[in-house]
Amino acid sequence: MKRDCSSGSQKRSAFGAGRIVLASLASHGFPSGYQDSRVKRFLSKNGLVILGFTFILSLIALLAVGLTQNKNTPENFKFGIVFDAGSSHTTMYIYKWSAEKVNDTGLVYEIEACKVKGPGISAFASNVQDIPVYLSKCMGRAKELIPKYKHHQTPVYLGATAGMRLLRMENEQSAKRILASVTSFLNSYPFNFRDARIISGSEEGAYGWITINYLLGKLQKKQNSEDPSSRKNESQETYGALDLGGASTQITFVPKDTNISSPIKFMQFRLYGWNYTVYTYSFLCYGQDQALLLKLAKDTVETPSGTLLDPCFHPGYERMVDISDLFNNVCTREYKDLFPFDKLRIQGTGDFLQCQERLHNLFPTTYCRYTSCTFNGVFMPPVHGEFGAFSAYYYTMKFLNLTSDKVTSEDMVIEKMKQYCSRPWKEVNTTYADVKEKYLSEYCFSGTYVLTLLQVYNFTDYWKHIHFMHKINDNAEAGWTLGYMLNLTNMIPAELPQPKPFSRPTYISLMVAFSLVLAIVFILGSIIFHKSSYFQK
Ligand SMILES: Nc1nc2c(ncn2[C@@H]2O[C@H](COP(=O)(O)OP(=O)(O)O)[C@@H](O)[C@H]2O)c(=O)[nH]1
Ligand SMILES: [Ca+2]
Repeated sequence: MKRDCSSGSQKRSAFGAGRIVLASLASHGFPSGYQDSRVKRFLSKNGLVILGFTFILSLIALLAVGLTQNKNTPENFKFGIVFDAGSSHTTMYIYKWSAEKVNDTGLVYEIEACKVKGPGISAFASNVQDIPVYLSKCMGRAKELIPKYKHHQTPVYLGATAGMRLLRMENEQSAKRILASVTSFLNSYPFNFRDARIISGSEEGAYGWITINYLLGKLQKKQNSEDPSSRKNESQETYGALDLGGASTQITFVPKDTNISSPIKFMQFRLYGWNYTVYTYSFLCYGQDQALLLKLAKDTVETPSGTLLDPCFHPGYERMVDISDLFNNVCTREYKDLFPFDKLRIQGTGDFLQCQERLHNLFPTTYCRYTSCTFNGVFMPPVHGEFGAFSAYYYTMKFLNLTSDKVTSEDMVIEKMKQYCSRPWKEVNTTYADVKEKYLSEYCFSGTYVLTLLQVYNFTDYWKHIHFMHKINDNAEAGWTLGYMLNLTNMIPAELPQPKPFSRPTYISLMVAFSLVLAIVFILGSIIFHKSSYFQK
């Protein structure tokens, strides 16, 4: 396209250049002379309108694209199923999360906790054929709650804890048969079955620690890189985890001094860009059910009579126990002896202090080869920070009305236990007629057990740092299952995900503002252009 360079200065403004284009369009595309001035007038008046019109149109198109592209598509959800196969029970948990947030700090929600009717899976050693019926009700529930088109991508895990650890020690083949039956049954569903296995005590402790800190928001904290010293303080913010089951109990926490020489390898985690050095220990046979058997076995050996006056049960309470059940157990086998009776009659006397004395015998603390120990000579650094206590810790202390943070000292717990244990069984049984007898008859024992266990962990002057918890933030239960799933589905990134430059609302308002600025600049430009060509004539 030839440029008209017969007149005018060398230096031209942008508008001047624009004018050149228009003029040359006139001089080439149209008849010269008379038409020349009319065409100019037509162009300068209508050309402007056409340009402005197309510009506004493209602006609307831009906004329309921006908005539709960012309009809220229905969130895409994902699901996960985890079975907690405990020594006394099995519970199926269903978790749900938004797929967009999978790697971010977005939360995973517990949408179902289906209690399987019956005992723990280790009780099916001689009737594995009954496992499908045992698990089918909760699996049916999962099929109902999870949309059909999501079934194939929903992972299913079963983790078995101390009950199956004890069975495996006793009869490995039985444990394998049970897991094989569970695997083939769960595999028959349209979900994405991943694994059914016995998790270790360390895993159980570590995943419980991850669960409560994830739900308490202690892991997804914002990185405060300006003040590296704050990193140290912040990382101490995590809660320790205290889990009391029926056959084992776990304690997990970040010690104050992680350089302490330790015979037990600390666990190292890198979560959301932070390093954690975590102590965890699982005491097999020190879950509350096994601890009761341990106590009864020791008592029977010490006073080999068919009747046991037991201060850990209410006055007037009676229970018959088969000697074979009492000693046919991995945890009590060491006390096995021959007795001139095959049944033990327990008669409650309801004396907390005597009960506490009996229970302290379960925790030898006389020898320790390390800088610091808990019982049985097990190394444990001094407890540090706040602690969440869940599962049987919670069930017991909740019933005894001792979970409030107003219960700030051990003495308050002792006073309550003295009074509660001394209540006659008849009165207790009538007052709490709706409570399962198995649980109700043992609250004096389990309350005293919780107190004694926390004493041997050296919580005596530290009671106010223990927080008994069940559901956290009204979302998910405290326990190992959520942490287990988060880990296996890689939902806790090692590094803190980079924050998006803009949130969606900021992004859209920036788009609109930018387009408006463009429009104003264009309109102003055209007015100036229009004025200058006007003055030219
Ligand atoms: N009081 C009470 N105890 C419960 C309840 N549910 C479970 N438990 C007890 O809590 C403990 C749970 O242990 P479990 O997880 O099965 O055993 P683990 O394999 O050693 O972790 C057992 O002693 C159960 O009897 C409840 O609703 N109330
Ligand atoms: Ca458990």
